Amino acid sequence: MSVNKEIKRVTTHILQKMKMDGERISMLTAYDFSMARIFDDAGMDILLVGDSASNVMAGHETTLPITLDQMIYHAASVVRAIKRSFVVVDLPFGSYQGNSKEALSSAIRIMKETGAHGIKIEGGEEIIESVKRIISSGIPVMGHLGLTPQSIYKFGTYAVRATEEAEAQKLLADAKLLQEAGCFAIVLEKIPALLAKQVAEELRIPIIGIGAGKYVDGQVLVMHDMLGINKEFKPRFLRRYLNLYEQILKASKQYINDVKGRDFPNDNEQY
Ligand SMILES: Nc1nc(=O)c2c([nH]1)NC[C@@H]1CN(c3ccc(C(=O)N[C@@H](CCC(=O)O)C(=O)O)cc3)CN21
Ligand SMILES: CC(C)C(=O)C(=O)O
Ligand SMILES: [Mg+2]
Repeated sequence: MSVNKEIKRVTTHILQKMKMDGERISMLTAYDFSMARIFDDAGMDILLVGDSASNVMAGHETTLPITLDQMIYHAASVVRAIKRSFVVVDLPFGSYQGNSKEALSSAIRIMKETGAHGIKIEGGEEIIESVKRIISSGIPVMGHLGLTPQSIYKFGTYAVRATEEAEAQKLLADAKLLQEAGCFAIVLEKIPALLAKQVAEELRIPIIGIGAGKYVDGQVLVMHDMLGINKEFKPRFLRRYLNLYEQILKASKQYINDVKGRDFPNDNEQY
């Protein structure tokens, strides 16, 4: 279990120590103050303000439409709630692909305007100059390889990635490039468990998986999926810890019933 719940604040140094001690790293997405407060209180090591906000908060089909300003609004809300968790924010599509200068100014806006502790960026060799430039400014960077949802239209599907040898070799090489550039951790999304194991064993930095099996140094899920708020999304890698959709539906129906039936408010619930 958690050896490190007592620590005051999670830092990149502590995450590195967790890998060396074999303590698994817990990471979950958060997009707002109230939920972040609960996850921080629970002892979540990392909170990710994911660009999945585009899907679960705004209702878009993909992560592409969310803007840097919208990510900053979510991230600032999360940061106001936390005492202990390390907060990482996704650089959204279109805020870094232009060049490394654009990437740096987007990362700086996130750090300045939200108080977050680091940023995450999708890709390997293609974005390595941006990664280096952001890291040299003192901002911790988390990599993201495998299924990279901002490139969905390049691939056409959300199917498992790197099942072929050439793609697996490219992923391992990209992971090493990201480590050499100075990334403090890497997310691997939807790739074979044995490939993720090899990456976690060959790299010194923590490897966090989503659909990447049990041999990595930590796990991340989207909060709406983990809590069962999302009825439609159920890939094999997801474990649901609650069925909040059904519970909220039931509570909402009860409230409607109580209002219509003049049961709410009662004598004690008025002035
Ligand atoms: N709610 C939510 N959860 C996520 O994990 C998530 C997002 N949104 N939005 C951004 C990305 C997209 N991600 C995804 C998207 C799809 C699958 C997936 O496995 N989809 C299908 C299979 C599709 C296929 O094989 O072509 C499934 O089984 O549901 C996994 C991760 C992860 N991220
Ligand atoms: C699925 C995780 C890793 C993510 O990038 C997101 O939530 O945006
Ligand atoms: Mg993301």
